[in-house]
Amino acid sequence: MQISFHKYQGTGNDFVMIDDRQRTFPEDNSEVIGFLCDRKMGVGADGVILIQEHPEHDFRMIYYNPDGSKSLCGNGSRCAIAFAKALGMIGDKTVFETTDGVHDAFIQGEIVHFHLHDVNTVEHQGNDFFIDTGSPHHVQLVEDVAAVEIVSEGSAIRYDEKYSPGGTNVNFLQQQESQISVRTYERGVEGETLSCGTGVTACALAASFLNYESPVSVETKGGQLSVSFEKKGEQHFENIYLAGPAKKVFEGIVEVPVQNEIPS
Ligand SMILES: N[C@@H](CCC[C@H](N)C(=O)O)C(=O)O
Repeated sequence: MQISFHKYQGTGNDFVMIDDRQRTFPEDNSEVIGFLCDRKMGVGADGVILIQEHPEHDFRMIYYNPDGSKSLCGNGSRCAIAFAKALGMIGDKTVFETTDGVHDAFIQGEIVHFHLHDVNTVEHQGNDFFIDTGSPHHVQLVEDVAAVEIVSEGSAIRYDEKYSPGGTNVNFLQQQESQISVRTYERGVEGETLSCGTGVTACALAASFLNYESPVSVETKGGQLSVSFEKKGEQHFENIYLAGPAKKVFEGIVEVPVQNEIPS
């Protein structure tokens, strides 16, 4: 089977994007998704995104982690918006549906602004927070984010009984003079990604408890993001926007081995 794809990245969080308006992609096939994400055998990416027609909105976006699971993806949404614009499906404003419902967004030059749903609950204990920004995120404050052993420390929290059975993404946040620095262990990838949009958003909301004001600038290994929000009361956030670049890298056609020949 041959699959045409476009490769996009948003601050280094990279995705295989599929124009699936003809509905030919083998949806929910975790072996094909895993193959496309494989950096040695396939194209290589942190996730796969399908763009489909939607009866009421501009488009539907389906995001898959490399293990085939689904969740909201902030950077993936920003890339999907840029891709939908390149396909001529939208202009500079859009309303589309993804894993957690309907979102709006707009594009200003190279920057895609993605509107996340309101957040009503923040769990906060000492240096640790838990915030669901459409995907679940544990946030831990650290002195030196560069020194964190992301895979061992992140997976210990990701698989903690507290978050069973679904698990959580895990973000490490270092406070700096005028911004925060974040590194993320992503569930479904089971490793560090260069940036995680919903994670960065959770960290910016957590930073509001440390006296950072909106918009919060966030440094990730893959580049700079900005998160704006209105804090209404102790735990309630509205008008949450994640903003940053989303870029096409290349496009191509990949030969996907037949089902029982996909390397595991
Ligand atoms: N990279 C994403 C988050 C993708 C989903 C996550 N791995 C999960 O399973 O919750 C982002 O930019 O938000």
